[in-house]
Formats: sequence, structure tokens, C-alpha cells
Amino acid sequence: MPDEDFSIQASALNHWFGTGEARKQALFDIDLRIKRGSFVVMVGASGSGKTTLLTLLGCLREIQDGSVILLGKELRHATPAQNVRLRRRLGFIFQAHNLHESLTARQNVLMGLQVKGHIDKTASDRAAAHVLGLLGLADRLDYLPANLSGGQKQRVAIGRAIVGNPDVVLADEPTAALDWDTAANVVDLLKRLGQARGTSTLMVTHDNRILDRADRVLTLEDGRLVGDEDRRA
Ligand SMILES: Nc1ncnc2c1ncn2[C@@H]1O[C@H](COP(=O)(O)OP(=O)(O)OP(=O)(O)O)[C@@H](O)[C@H]1O
Repeated sequence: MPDEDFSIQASALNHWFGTGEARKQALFDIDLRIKRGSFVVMVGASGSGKTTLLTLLGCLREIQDGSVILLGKELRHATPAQNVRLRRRLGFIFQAHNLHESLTARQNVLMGLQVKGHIDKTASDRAAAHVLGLLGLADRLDYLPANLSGGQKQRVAIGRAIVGNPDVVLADEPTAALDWDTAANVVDLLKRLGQARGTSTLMVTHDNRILDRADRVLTLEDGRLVGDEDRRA
């Protein structure tokens, strides 16, 4: 049953890749509920299933077995149109930042609003500039990605993910290219969004300093959820 306190509810979730003899199970019996507004970190060795889980929870992959209720909607057997509608309420920050090379920082962030159907140009421009300012890029609004450092590009991608006030942010090592002050700023920003707007963040990271700021730390091992630690004490 959907429960409004939780942005994400996964139960008995299994996932396989390949067919026939090559079929390999990547996730085993995942049960997980993520509270609205919480900042949750996921850790696990390479190949443990973190990206697979993020993409399933983000309606980027079909649910094969088990259930995922995202923002109150069951994803199993969801239609492509339902998935598109739900994805508009999410912010994705993946390792390959996929910025449009021919668009400026501000225009890249605007893409995050256009997919949500925001059309008031002045308000959108202002929102994009505001978010980039929060990310320390106020003086880089009109730069093309080619003229930004790796960390600055990553911050533009973070801006694009959060500018539309998503209900859930799914992030895969989003701070890997950032120095600690900048990474801490990003984490604080996501936590503030959680408090102010109920945005939940599920972030894959191995940075211990970010673990220290998490409300909760999940550990995946060989496709199984083997650890779930409440850090809010
Ligand atoms: N598209 C795919 N086709 C086949 N196998 C896949 C595919 N994607 C992932 N896998 C396999 O599923 C398992 C989980 O992979 P996944 O990428 O989710 O792990 P991960 O924890 O995110 O790893 P990393 O930290 O290296 O990104 C691995 O055994 C991987 O080889």
C-alpha cells in the first residue's frame, strides 16, 4: 500500500540481467522504505548493484519482480507515459554529467525546467541563475562546458537536477569531482531541500565525510541489502 510518509517503498525486489545461461541475478529480495525529506547514502563495492537499484527506483528500468512504489505510484507494469510523468518529479545526478556542450551553464540548467514544462522565461532564467549561485557558479552562468573545470561541470549537472524542486533526487557519486568544501555545500543544499520541501535524496558515495552527514546509510553486498544504519542519533 502507498504510504505518504515514504517517497520510495521497494519490496521483494529482484532483478536479473541477460537471458538463458548468461542470466545473472543483480539484486536479491530488496526491501526498502525511504522517508520523505531524508538524506540517505548507499555504499557497496563495485558490482554490488547500486546503479541497478538507483535506475529501478528512478523508473529508468522495468521492474521484473517485486514492487516499487515511487511517490505513491506502483512502478511494476507502469506504462511509458506514467514513467515519463513520474520521472519529471525526480532529479538525476549521474557520474557522466551529460551536459550539452553547445549550451551555456545557465541554458543547461534551464533544460532541467523545460522537461518539467516550465515556460515563463524570466522566472526560469532567474531560477537557473539562483541555483547556479547557490552552487558557487554565479560568475560562470554564460560559460560553455568546454570552459568549465570537471568540478564546475558537475555542479552545473547538480543544478540541472535540483532546479525544478524534485520530490526525489537520485545521485550516483555526484561529489566525486568536487573538493570537500564544494561537496559539503552540495550535501547541505540537498539536506535543506529535504527540510524545506520534503525532497528525499538517495546518494551513492564512498566519501566518509558525507556518510557522517547522512540520516541513514544503506550497504549493498552482492545484490543484497546487508546494512541499514540510522545515523540521526
Ligand atoms: N546492462 C547490464 N547487463 C548485464 N549485466 C549488468 C548490466 N548492468 C549491471 N550488470 C551487472 O549487475 C551487477 C550490478 O551492477 P551495478 O552496476 O548495479 O553495480 P554498482 O554497485 O553500481 O557498481 P559500480 O560501483 O562499479 O558502479 C554487476 O554484476 C554487473 O556486472
